[in-house]
Amino acid sequence: MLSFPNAKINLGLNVIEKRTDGFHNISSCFYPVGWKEILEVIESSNLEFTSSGLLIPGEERDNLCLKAFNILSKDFQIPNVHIHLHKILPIGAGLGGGSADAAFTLKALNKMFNLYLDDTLLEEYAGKLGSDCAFFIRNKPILALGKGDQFEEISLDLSQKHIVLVYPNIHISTQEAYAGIRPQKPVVPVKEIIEKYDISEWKELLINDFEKSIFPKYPQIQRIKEKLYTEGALYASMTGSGSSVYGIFNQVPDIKSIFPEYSTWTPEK
Ligand SMILES: C[C@](O)(CO)[C@H](O)COP(=O)(O)OP(=O)(O)OC[C@H]1O[C@@H](n2ccc(N)nc2=O)[C@H](O)[C@@H]1O
Ligand SMILES: Nc1ncnc2c1ncn2[C@@H]1O[C@H](COP(=O)(O)OP(=O)(O)OP(=O)(O)O)[C@@H](O)[C@H]1O
Repeated sequence: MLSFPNAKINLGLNVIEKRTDGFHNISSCFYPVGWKEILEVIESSNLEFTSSGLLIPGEERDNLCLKAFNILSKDFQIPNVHIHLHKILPIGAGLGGGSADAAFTLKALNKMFNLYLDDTLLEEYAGKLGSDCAFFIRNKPILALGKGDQFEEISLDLSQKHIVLVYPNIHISTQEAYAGIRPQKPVVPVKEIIEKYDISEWKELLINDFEKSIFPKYPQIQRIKEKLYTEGALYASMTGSGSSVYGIFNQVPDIKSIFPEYSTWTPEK
């Protein structure tokens, strides 16, 4: 079965408090974007994972796709599979690529082997694989709370806007990024900003708490955000714990010529 795990961006990201399990409670609007990888899962005599495209650090046996298989095969009798991932989404980029791969593997196995797991159960399995992972089960704009795995509906329509992405060739470890944060309650909650304010007002209100510690370390990331505003972005921000930056535009800018030195992504017209 072929599927196409996509990236996400965070519209606002408040790191509110440290939890007793070492994780942090956050509040963020997760939004799917169309930059995608290619994932194939086929039945096979042996359990196997292979990949092409971007190099994935670490051992193949530690890949989140295999972890997704293993977590389901503990509870269900499923045949072995060969999973092939063509890796396109940059790693350590705040785009949630690895989490998307894991969630899409769960969804593929559920379909292929008629497990009939509903989205709520799939989200439970996904939540065990990574905090961002559960979002990719339903894969629709949502307010994420708790570790990022508890969801509330949010009213938001960006269908007439264009979202572009810039990856500055910097790998940021999520764990280290969280370690650099001083958690605090936001002045205005993400949900209120998104639902009550026009996008042209988000610049002053909608904050990604990671920018405060990441920008001084990597000034080029801040420069990308500023450049996106100069080019006419209605709103621009770093996504997740970095390093990618997105801009939301009325018209698609010629992002490749603005940032020739970086990997960029623009939606197809
Ligand atoms: C920054 C975000 O991308 C925002 O969407 C996510 O919160 C990160 O989610 P993720 O990459 O799936 O993270 P995980 O693989 O679950 O955790 C990696 C590390 O990040 C830290 N972590 C992650 C999520 C969270 N809510 N609190 C944390 O403190 C923990 O130190 C954890 O060991
Ligand atoms: N399918 C996968 N894709 C990417 N990384 C994976 C995958 N499976 C396991 N990993 C491991 O996860 C680590 C990357 O996790 P990290 O959360 O930093 O990046 P990510 O999944 O691309 O998400 P983000 O871009 O949100 O940081 C890699 O160092 C790699 O060892």
